[in-house]
Amino acid sequence: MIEFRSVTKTYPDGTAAVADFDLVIPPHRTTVLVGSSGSGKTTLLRMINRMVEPTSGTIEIDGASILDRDPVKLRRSIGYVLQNGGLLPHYKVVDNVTTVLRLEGTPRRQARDRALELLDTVGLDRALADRYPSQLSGGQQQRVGVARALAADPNILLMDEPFGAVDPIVRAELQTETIRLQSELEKTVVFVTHDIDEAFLLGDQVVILEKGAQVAQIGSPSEIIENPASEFVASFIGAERGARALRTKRTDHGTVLVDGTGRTQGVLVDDLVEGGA
Ligand SMILES: Nc1ncnc2c1ncn2[C@@H]1O[C@H](COP(=O)(O)OP(=O)(O)OP(=O)(O)O)[C@@H](O)[C@H]1O
Repeated sequence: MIEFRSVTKTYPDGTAAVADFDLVIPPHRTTVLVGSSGSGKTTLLRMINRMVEPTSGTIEIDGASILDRDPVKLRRSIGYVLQNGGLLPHYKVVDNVTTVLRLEGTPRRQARDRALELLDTVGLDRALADRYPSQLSGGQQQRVGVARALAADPNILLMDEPFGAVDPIVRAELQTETIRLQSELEKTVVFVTHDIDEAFLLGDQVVILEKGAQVAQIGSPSEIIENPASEFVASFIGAERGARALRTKRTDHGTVLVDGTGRTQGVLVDDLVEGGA
């Protein structure tokens, strides 16, 4: 579990990126921080591995303050995936994946075997191990970035807009892959995006943020869609534009669901689903 308590971050130029922020991030689940540009998402994420130090407040991992941990060791124990993969261009794929393992003294041979296993885990062909990042597609580079983040088998995985730079088809593929991976690995994932659809797709817990990392609403996707906490949330999730206000429409072939603009969004296959997340 990760817990933020009254966390504030004011950058040296006076920008109040995060003001009095509280959040509990449950273990083995995916928590998505979503909000528009500048709402403080990246600042929050980077405070977890001490790439950014809070101005005040505490952050605990499993009940212990991260301020008592050595920052370098802490950082190596937490997986971090960046938007552009963050791969080192002059390192082969295998060496990118094994960076942290090598820093920690894992012998080269053993590190390579682990890297090959990780390529399997993220759905990449082992034959790519000896290529350089520039010889991979954007989607493949992102998968290598995920493999690298998983190398030291961290409990926590931080993902900062990891699919922001790839085209929509590859993005959808990577999202599906992330869901598969998470169901197998059950890491504590903290995922940052500005895309509410991505947040609802991947998040067990979704945190909608306004400027200064003010929490507009926290909940499961269903809770937020069923009961937006404010006009801001309703507008942010698209309820006002009618994107989530679906109506049934009977056609010659059955019943479909149409949104506020009249576009068909799905097919009604069952009358009532009890419970559900
Ligand atoms: N090093 C810095 N020095 C000064 N201000 C900063 C610094 N880093 C971020 N900020 C400011 O802090 C605020 C929050 O930035 P942050 O990057 O956390 O937001 P974000 O929600 O991740 O935005 P984006 O989606 O655009 O990445 C912004 O106003 C930003 O300009």
